Amino acid sequence: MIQLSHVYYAYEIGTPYLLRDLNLTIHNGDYISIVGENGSGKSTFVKLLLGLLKPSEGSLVNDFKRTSYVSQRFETLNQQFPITVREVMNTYCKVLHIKDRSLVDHYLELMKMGEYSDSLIGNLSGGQCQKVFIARALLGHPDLLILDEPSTGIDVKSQAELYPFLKKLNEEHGLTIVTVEHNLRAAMRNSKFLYHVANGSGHLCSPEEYIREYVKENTGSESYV
Ligand SMILES: Nc1ncnc2c1ncn2[C@@H]1O[C@H](COP(=O)(O)OP(=O)(O)OP(=O)(O)O)[C@@H](O)[C@H]1O
Repeated sequence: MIQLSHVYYAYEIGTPYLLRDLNLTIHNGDYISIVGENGSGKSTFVKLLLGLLKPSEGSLVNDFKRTSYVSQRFETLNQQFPITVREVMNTYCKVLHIKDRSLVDHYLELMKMGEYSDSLIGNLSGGQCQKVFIARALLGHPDLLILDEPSTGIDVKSQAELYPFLKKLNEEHGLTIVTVEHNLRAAMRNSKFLYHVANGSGHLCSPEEYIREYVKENTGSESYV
């Protein structure tokens, strides 16, 4: 569980708070999509969850034992670097001191990427690549998986492959998932709750509430595609 109580955050002391009075409980088994406009503070919020930033005020208690983070695909991928999927996974095993290399195959199979283990990562499609990065994140046996815009730069077909896997990890494997989402359709389908960051505040709502209170109010329509 993560419990935020009256969390405020400013990057610099003396400047206005970017995030104000955030109160949220992330329970084990939740799947929460963080939504909001560009620059609203979603990534900053994630950095708070990851413990990379400390609240300027308030408290954030994180009871999860192991958190894995999957950043945006283009932040981590050098298409030119000649490294295979297995090598990417093995490198992470080394970093995490994981001796049991059978886990590499286990998680690649789980993400239906076993047959690509000897492929160069730069030759994979966007969705395949994200699945490898998720498999890599799973190597650390996380109980919380945080993703930053997993569908960035990924075509619709690849997205259609990726999101059911995330849902499966959440529903069948009990993994708690928090994801920054610009893909509202995916957020609506996968998560029970959205955390809407706007004007410095955060608001937990159901997808239905979000459409009623935000999408319709701002666009005049209930369509979010
Ligand atoms: N390290 C930093 N130092 C100072 N200001 C920062 C820093 N990182 C982000 N900001 C500012 O904080 C605000 C929120 O940024 P943040 O990246 O959290 O928003 P976001 O909702 O994730 O945006 P996007 O959807 O575009 O990724 C922006 O005005 C940004 O310029």
